[in-house]
Amino acid sequence: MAEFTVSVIQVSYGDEEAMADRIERVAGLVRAEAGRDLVVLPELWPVGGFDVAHWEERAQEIPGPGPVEATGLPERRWVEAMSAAAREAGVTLHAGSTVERTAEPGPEGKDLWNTSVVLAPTGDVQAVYRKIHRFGFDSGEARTIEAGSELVTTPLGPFTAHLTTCFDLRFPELFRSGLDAGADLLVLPAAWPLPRVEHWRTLLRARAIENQYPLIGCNTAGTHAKRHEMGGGSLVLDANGDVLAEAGPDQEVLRVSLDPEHTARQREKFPVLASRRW
Ligand SMILES: NC(=O)CCC(=O)C(=O)O
Repeated sequence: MAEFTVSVIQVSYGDEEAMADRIERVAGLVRAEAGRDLVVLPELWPVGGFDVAHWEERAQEIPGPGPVEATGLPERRWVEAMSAAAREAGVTLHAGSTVERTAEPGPEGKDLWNTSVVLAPTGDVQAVYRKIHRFGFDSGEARTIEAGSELVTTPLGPFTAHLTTCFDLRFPELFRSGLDAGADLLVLPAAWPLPRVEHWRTLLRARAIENQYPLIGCNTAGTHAKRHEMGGGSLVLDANGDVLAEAGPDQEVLRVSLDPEHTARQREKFPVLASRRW
């Protein structure tokens, strides 16, 4: 079976770059990966990452699965720009996440969500995932946005990918549920800060080792809201938790090939999952 080629774009940005400019810049980075099977972007990059004070004004509506309509406005919406970039590059694009505004509020009465989107090479929305575990305890996301409640898997080439986001990484039961739903690949965009970057690396490796699947973790670089320094260190692991590619602290593109047959070989050689009791 052919290898599955992946580009992980660790986007760096600060507060000085306008949202519309960043969207067009990142669309160009995606187009430069033409010919790859999958391109992955980080969490919350369109809205300025941890710049929570601006989320409300930067939130946008996101369509469900299907074609993306153009508004014709001079500033393209995030989802339109990403849809066009996926189509022009001929890639499947995990566009990372942004702050979504919905017409109807969620159970806590808020109309904002941390939502990621996978776009097919046609530019159609293929899958949408709303982050389940909100970061910030009694501030940030936990205060501002609603929590998603649906586990989402989607086909990515020969794999079935479980879509998760950043702080989700600390809740291993979510990943077991993804495995039980048939996932054999994990994709996790993030805005993970520098002070806890060792947690990032350790937990990513734990998730790959315990679930015996390859994993793509795409983090952010740069400093948000003048004080939140992001950790970089995007990581692609195989089903043994071995590092296939790892980024440094700055903007960088990782290019790797995943072997779709490695997982079965690893699980046969070391059949941990066959010893599960529940
Ligand atoms: N964006 C996030 O979810 C940050 C998570 C984080 O900083 C942590 O878990 O630590």
